[in-house]
Amino acid sequence: MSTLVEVFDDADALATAVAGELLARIVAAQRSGHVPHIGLTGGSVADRIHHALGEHGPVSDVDWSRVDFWWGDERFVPADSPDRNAGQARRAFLDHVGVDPERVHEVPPTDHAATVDDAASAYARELREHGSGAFEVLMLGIGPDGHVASLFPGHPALEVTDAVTVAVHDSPKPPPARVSLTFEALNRSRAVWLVVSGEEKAEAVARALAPEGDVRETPARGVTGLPASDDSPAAEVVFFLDRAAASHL
Ligand SMILES: O=C(O)[C@H](O)[C@@H](O)[C@H](O)[C@H](O)COP(=O)(O)O
Repeated sequence: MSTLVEVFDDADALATAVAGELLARIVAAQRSGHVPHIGLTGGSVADRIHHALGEHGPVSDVDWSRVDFWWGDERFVPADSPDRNAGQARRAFLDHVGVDPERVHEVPPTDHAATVDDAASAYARELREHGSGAFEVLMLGIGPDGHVASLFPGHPALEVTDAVTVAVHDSPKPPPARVSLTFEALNRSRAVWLVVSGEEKAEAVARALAPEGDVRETPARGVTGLPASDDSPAAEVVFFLDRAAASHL
């Protein structure tokens, strides 16, 4: 795993840079004959990135019909809830750039799953049946407590190794019911991008980047991407930070 830290003046500059880099990665993957699978996330930084994708995506060289989108986590709420990570991304760019609807893989909302456990099982099945084996790029926000996706400090979901999804019933970040990819699934990534803004994250970022630390206390330490193999290098892990989030480094 190679870890890079890129610092930007503010959240808007960070979002514009991440969106530009993501578009370039998608184009590069498509030009090499792949259909890239991208992992999206929720939160305020992600929303800025999605809006930047909505602005620059239509004039990019991306063939939007040949890219798959997934979510690292999702809230178990109705499909039209403003709390849905997928709804946030759809409003900001996905519904405006011409994606193939079959290639947008949402976690089932409460309209389509009886329980959050059913939604987690259904998403695991979707990943098994339509996943590509690895995310080209996985984006993740980091919470003030060091959580990523819906993997929170000290939570049993951190210990799940025999499944790619987990139902979270008691998220300390509302809403309480969520489906998250596990580290098992999150680490099937060629590139992991942590996108973080704000002073309130600075301590968690410093813990995530410290030479030593406990994943159970700082789940952001647990997403390292794919290890090196005979035919591919170890995943890159890039922290895209604004100055405030980088202020404790
Ligand atoms: O569903 C969620 O809430 C997110 O996936 C969560 O992991 C988020 O990315 C972080 O909490 C950072 O959120 P902010 O960028 O809003 O601080």
